[in-house]
Amino acid sequence: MTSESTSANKFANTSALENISSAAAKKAEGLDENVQNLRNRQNKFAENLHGDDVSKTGIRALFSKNKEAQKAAVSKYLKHWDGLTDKEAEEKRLADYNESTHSYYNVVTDFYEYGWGTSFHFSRYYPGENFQQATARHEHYLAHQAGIENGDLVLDVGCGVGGPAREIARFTNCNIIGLNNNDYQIKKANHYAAKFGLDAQMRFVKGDFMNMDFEDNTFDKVYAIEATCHAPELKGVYSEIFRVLKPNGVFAVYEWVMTDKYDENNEAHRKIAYDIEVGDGIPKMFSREVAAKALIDSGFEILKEEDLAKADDPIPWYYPLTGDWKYMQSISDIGTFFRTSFVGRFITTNFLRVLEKVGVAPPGSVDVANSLESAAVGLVAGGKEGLFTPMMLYVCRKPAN
Ligand SMILES: CC(C)=CCC[C@@H](C)[C@H]1CC[C@H]2C3=C(CC[C@]12C)[C@@]1(C)CC[C@H](O)C[C@@H]1CC3
Ligand SMILES: C[S@@+](CC[C@H](N)C(=O)[O-])C[C@H]1O[C@@H](n2cnc3c(N)ncnc32)[C@H](O)[C@@H]1O
Repeated sequence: MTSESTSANKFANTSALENISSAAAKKAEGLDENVQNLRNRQNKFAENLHGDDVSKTGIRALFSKNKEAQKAAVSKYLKHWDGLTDKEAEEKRLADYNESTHSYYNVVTDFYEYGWGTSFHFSRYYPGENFQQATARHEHYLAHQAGIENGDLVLDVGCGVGGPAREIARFTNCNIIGLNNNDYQIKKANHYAAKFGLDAQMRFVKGDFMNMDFEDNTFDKVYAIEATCHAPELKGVYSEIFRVLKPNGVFAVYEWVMTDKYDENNEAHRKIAYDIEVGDGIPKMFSREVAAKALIDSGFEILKEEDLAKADDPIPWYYPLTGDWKYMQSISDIGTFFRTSFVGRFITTNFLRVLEKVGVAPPGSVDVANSLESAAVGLVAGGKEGLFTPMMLYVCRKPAN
């Protein structure tokens, strides 16, 4: 492709992206008053908590939070997590999914960037490949499975701070709308897109994936990476994806599910699922069977269903959280591996404990670090025992009629 055709293409893309995001904003204006109030409140809260400057990342960003707002965000998130797994406790968490997830990402985003980077997902790891290469390859693989091509209009459901969107846009030259419920992450994603010169190819917008603001039949392809597990009900989010996808369009997802080995009535199994829920901001972990049924009930034809964690890879997907140095593939991964390992996490938590005491780190930082510790413990246990996978790949088509 010539540079002229690239820039002409980019011009056309920008206007398509502009049209869709402004149509979505218009639709949002007509939303139920309660939903509008919730959105305004969340936006104001995020601005107050994080301030205007989203260029700082990681621990440095953590130190510039509004302390009162941070305290409120942590308690908003933790209020439903009391160790209970009975029906009533679960119902409360499911009903509050929107606020609860918003609060979760308000308090963990800086930790994620500090420990993991800007792509918030696990990957398969191959011998000789470093962490960033593995992350990018895992994203390319999904784009390939979805059949994303040059010029396609693509929706990224639950886009985080846009790490995968930037990689997939570079890889395929497609145009992406990233949908996200968290205002801080949306600002960051738009900031990074501009910083890396990709803003003509992508827009990140506010919305709830259970009730999207896009018109029917808008997107050529849709993908979701480790995001739809935050839904209170999978059929709700899949049906919305089905609605906004063009007929014959493809949806590809890396879903978080409990595997067929998981027994909800086994206390040890339920403890692992609970650790994953509390530490990862998930109201309820669903099983593989529930996910597949929800896709079919939403109208999709499943083209491919594969648990990539079952591929018998020599390096397990959860290795960065284990502290098992033998799996590290490159010297360039030392920093990341140390921060994600048990020892690195222990040091981070205790460093924050001191800084929180002397008023440098915002209140609640240690509670957040402890929650993330539960996540790490639950994820590794779930992975080792084969009870959980973060990479259940589904490739689905919306039938032509
Ligand atoms: C929540 C969902 C659906 C997906 C996120 C997957 C992963 C990117 C995160 C799951 C647990 C997270 C932890 C960290 C980074 C991001 C995760 C791996 C830390 C390593 C960040 C730095 C902290 O000090 C420790 C965290 C442990 C858990
Ligand atoms: C683990 S992160 C994954 C982000 C991104 N896919 C990536 O791989 O970097 C999950 C994302 O889903 C978003 N999310 C959770 N619930 C949502 C909802 N109801 N509507 C829209 N986005 C949501 C979160 O804000 C977060 O950005």
